[in-house]
Amino acid sequence: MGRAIANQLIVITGASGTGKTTISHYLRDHYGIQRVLTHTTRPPRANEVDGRDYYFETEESFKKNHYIESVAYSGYHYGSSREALQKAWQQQPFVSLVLETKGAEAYAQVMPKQIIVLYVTVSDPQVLLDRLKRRGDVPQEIEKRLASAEFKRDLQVPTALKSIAHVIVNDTFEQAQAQVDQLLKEVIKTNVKL
Ligand SMILES: Nc1ncnc2c1ncn2[C@@H]1O[C@H](COP(=O)(O)OP(=O)(O)OP(=O)(O)O)[C@@H](O)[C@H]1O
Ligand SMILES: Nc1nc2c(ncn2[C@@H]2O[C@H](COP(=O)(O)O)[C@@H](O)[C@H]2O)c(=O)[nH]1
Repeated sequence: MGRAIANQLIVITGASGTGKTTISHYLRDHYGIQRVLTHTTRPPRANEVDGRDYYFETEESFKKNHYIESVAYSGYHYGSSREALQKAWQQQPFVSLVLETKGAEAYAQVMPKQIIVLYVTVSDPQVLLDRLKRRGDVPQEIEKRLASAEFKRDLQVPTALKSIAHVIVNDTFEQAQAQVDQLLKEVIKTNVKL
């Protein structure tokens, strides 16, 4: 007989360009774990779609949601809403959420027993410039982002997350995938007892 699985959230955090969203796509494609969409006032990138990549908001509409946490990042607002999390949990008990590190710290405070934290990093932060360029980010936005205090801060695991974060080194995707698979094996073993 199966036991009901408590709602869980895989929080994927780390610096910009390290591959958080890429890992969330891997969780979706290989484990059926959907990502909770967050809200932002940042304009969409060329290939981004409202309601698929983000809920793209105006300054006015951003204020109307109910946030578990929200931050300013490189000149724009970002927030994860109660509405989006509840909607995702209604579909399945395991979901993922991609956040900068302040947001991840907030979840560690608000729902410590329900989160599994992945901190994504690379051995050489110099590669991140090239990754953001290849992603098609606007050059001025890349410059602003790499110079921001938030970007520099997120290159280190925050002290508050050190004891709980699973560090995923994404120098090559194969390497990252192997670490995620190993972690998921343990998570599934712990949570699904037949
Ligand atoms: N191991 C890898 N090797 C090379 N490129 C990668 C690797 N992993 C991800 N990428 C690419 O790097 C770019 C940034 O990845 P992604 O968007 O997943 O990062 P992110 O951490 O979610 O960034 P942000 O915080 O800025 O949203 C993407 O174009 C992605 O395809
Ligand atoms: N704390 C939060 N961080 C968020 C949220 N949604 C996205 N993010 C993070 O912001 C930066 C910039 O994102 P980008 O899409 O402009 O590259 C990145 O680290 C995201 O993970 C959120 O709701 N809360």
